[in-house]
Amino acid sequence: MSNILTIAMPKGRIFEEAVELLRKAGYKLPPEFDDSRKLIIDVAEEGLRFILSKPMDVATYVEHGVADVGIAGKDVLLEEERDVYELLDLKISHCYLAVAGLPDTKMNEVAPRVATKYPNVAEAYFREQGEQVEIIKLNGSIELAPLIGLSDRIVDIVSTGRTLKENGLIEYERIIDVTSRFIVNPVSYRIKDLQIDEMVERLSKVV
Ligand SMILES: Nc1ncnc2c1ncn2[C@@H]1O[C@H](COP(=O)(O)OP(=O)(O)OP(=O)(O)O)[C@@H](O)[C@H]1O
Ligand SMILES: O=P(O)(O)OC[C@H]1O[C@H](OP(=O)(O)OP(=O)(O)O)[C@H](O)[C@@H]1O
Repeated sequence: MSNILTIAMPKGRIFEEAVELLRKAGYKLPPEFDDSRKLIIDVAEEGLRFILSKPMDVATYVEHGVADVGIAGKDVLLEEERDVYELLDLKISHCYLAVAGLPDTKMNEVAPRVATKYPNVAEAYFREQGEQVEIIKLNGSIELAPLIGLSDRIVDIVSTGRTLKENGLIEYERIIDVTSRFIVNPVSYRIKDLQIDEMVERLSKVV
């Protein structure tokens, strides 16, 4: 194993905030981080290699050890249950998971349907509530499902609440708060403990 530390970063909305945080922690990241389509960015001076993945895939790269560490939303970690350690709450990309639906509607008593991008989280939540539901997995635009009769409820991310509001939906229950976390591969943590601890320490000073 080389002493370069490989970091899996989520593309999309977390990326910008994560880059800002790393810069605040003193890492010198080149302008490529602000405007590039590259999926691997080496920052030799810092001893770092960044790989840019879909947010849902970050923990997969870290679990398989092709990335030593990564930044992932708590929503993804709850959904995927990967074999990684969560070392730090970075307190970026705040949002929460909630149950939502059309106002003044009850769940269908016979076969209630719940649309979501988070089937495991939704399944576990409704099981805990003692309700048996049919989960319908979608990949985005979850709010569409109750509007066109695909489901009675949705389980999705809420941040400002704007998407629910503009689509005439209301929140029924808040499930759990979500922020992005710093995660690490257990084997990498044994071998590169000094490098990883240093990064955690630098980040923890600026979160
Ligand atoms: N509206 C939001 N506000 C703040 N954070 C959010 C919001 N939606 C999602 N997140 C957080 O950001 C992470 C990535 O969300 P993003 O929407 O960029 O990914 P994605 O929808 O999976 O990607 P893509 O749109 O490329 O499929 C989520 O896992 C969650 O932790
Ligand atoms: O409460 P708000 O601030 O409106 O944010 C919540 C929305 O943001 C996310 O969607 P995203 O923009 O990732 O689009 P998606 O439908 O492709 O998941 C999430 O799935 C909600 O739809």
